[in-house]
Amino acid sequence: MTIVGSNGANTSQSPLIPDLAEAINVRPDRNTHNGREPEIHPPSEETMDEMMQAVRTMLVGLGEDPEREGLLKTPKRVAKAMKFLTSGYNESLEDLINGAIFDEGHDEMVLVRDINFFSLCEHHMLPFMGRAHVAYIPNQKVVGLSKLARIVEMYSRRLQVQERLTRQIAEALQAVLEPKGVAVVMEATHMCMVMRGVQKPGSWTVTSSMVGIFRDEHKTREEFFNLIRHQASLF
Ligand SMILES: Nc1nc2c(ncn2[C@@H]2O[C@H](COP(=O)(O)OP(=O)(O)OP(=O)(O)O)[C@@H](O)[C@H]2O)c(=O)[nH]1
Ligand SMILES: [Zn+2]
Repeated sequence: MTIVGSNGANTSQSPLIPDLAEAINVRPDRNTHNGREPEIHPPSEETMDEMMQAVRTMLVGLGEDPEREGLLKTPKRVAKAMKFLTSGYNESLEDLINGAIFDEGHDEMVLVRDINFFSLCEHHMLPFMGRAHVAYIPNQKVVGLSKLARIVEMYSRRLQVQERLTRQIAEALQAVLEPKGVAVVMEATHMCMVMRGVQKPGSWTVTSSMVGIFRDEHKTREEFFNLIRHQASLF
């Protein structure tokens, strides 16, 4: 068994499966856009201008004066910040994995726990953030440990609901590695439930997605939950 905190660790490396591109052509988010591929719009001058204009309109709607000194650069800052916070739309699983799949003949659980993430809820475009725990049981092949955190990052940096985010991470790993199983648990606090609306600071939403052996075998699932239940104590 391998357990890693979110700072990651090294592993011996020898690039493997040439058919990775084919394997990950199964888009993990294929079901989230009415069966269509997600529409990805690379940033352009024109979109930036439109976004900045929209922010100005918001400022006016709030009763603010977009011409006052403190707000002059705000439309540009907000547009740039939103582009960054949704930069996961412009990434692909293939680029992210970058061939870092290794044939280690390993068949025990690999878990990277306490991966911090920040996302935006698609209902209010307000942040939700927390920790992800990602585990899999390899079928010979392992993936570079940092790639688990990168997968979390790519899907988090989009407009999301927590349940879909959790499932996309699990399905992506399943598609890339074809392991015996994948388990993902995400614990998050939603600003739309804290700062507004029902206003419940301290509430945590926990979602999970279990694939393969984690779904089928109670014992494997229990082992995973036991490993993430306790705080990591090394650092
Ligand atoms: N299932 C799920 N719901 C979410 C997530 N993020 C936000 N929501 C919820 O989306 C719902 C949207 O409800 P609406 O009634 O359409 O919007 P609203 O009037 O702003 O709702 P309130 O937040 O209750 O004030 C709310 O219940 C939010 O808590 C998420 O990741 N998963
Ligand atoms: Zn929300």
